[in-house]
Amino acid sequence: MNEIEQRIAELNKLLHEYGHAYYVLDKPVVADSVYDQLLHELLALEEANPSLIYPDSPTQRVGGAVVEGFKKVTHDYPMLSLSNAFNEEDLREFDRKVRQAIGDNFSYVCELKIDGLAISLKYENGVFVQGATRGDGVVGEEITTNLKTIRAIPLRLKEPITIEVRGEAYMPKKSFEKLNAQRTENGEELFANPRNAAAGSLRQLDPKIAASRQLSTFIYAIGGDGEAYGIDGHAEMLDYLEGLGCPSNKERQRCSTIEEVLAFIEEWTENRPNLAYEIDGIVIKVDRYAQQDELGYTAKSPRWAIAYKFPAEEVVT
Ligand SMILES: NC(=O)c1cc2c(N)ncc(C(N)=O)c2s1
Repeated sequence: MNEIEQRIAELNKLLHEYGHAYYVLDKPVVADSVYDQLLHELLALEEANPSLIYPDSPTQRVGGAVVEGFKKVTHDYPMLSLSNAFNEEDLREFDRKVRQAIGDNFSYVCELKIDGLAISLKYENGVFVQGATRGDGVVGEEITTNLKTIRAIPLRLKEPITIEVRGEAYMPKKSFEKLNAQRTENGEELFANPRNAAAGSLRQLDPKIAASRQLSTFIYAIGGDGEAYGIDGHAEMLDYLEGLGCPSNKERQRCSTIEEVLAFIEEWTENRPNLAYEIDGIVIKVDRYAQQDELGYTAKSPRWAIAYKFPAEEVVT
């Protein structure tokens, strides 16, 4: 490698590390000014040496021309919706059915239900190659260019594996407030909530607009069979995805009984306003894959999971 190739390789490595620390771990290791300076140095070197641009270079995040529309893509595995629970009775009924089917020797994993837009991200040999919306669960829209602008989404995983991961793209509350303040100033129509703002941002035909909306993402599942990666349960899968460099939500808890699930729901009903992002409920999943397989699916949802939905907030008019 000559001097320029070496410097480009070094800048890609540094910016990748710094970007991961800042956008995924939320623990910046350098000042923004240092990051920006290195990014400009890389941009200049790439402009002078286009053949040395890496596919996952951080400069490739805000790229791409304005598109006419989005291609349709069929998901390799359907992105199923979860059945809902609205109160304690629904939750106890769910728990009773689980125990009826698999006995008492199991645990749940409880997670925050992020109020955003479900997405699917495909990686080939570790490189992000395609991103799509959930759509109707079978066919979604291909929005790879827009998803590349989300800094929390790794352009390359820490392992060169081929995998499809799934999660929720969302707009943090602060970004939402800033966006609507800007739109008020410009006399534009406001977004009703962060979920609509995130969906509207990812459906922008111009990736530069998507990039300006400061979205983020939590990854919480894979498409397909976790056992293919030697993983036996959901909690282990979340740790595995985190190890690959995916942003995962740390507010998750293993629960052995429905009482513990109810306590987790109570805790986050109270703590919800302090989160930096909107949640609309709590997702409860039986942890071990073998037990999920025993429980199976109804026509449209897994029997091994349920989404507790918070009561709709009274809109103060
Ligand atoms: N529809 C679905 O399957 C899910 C939707 C969501 C959501 N909006 N947020 C978090 C999770 C999770 N942690 O599993 C899930 S799962």
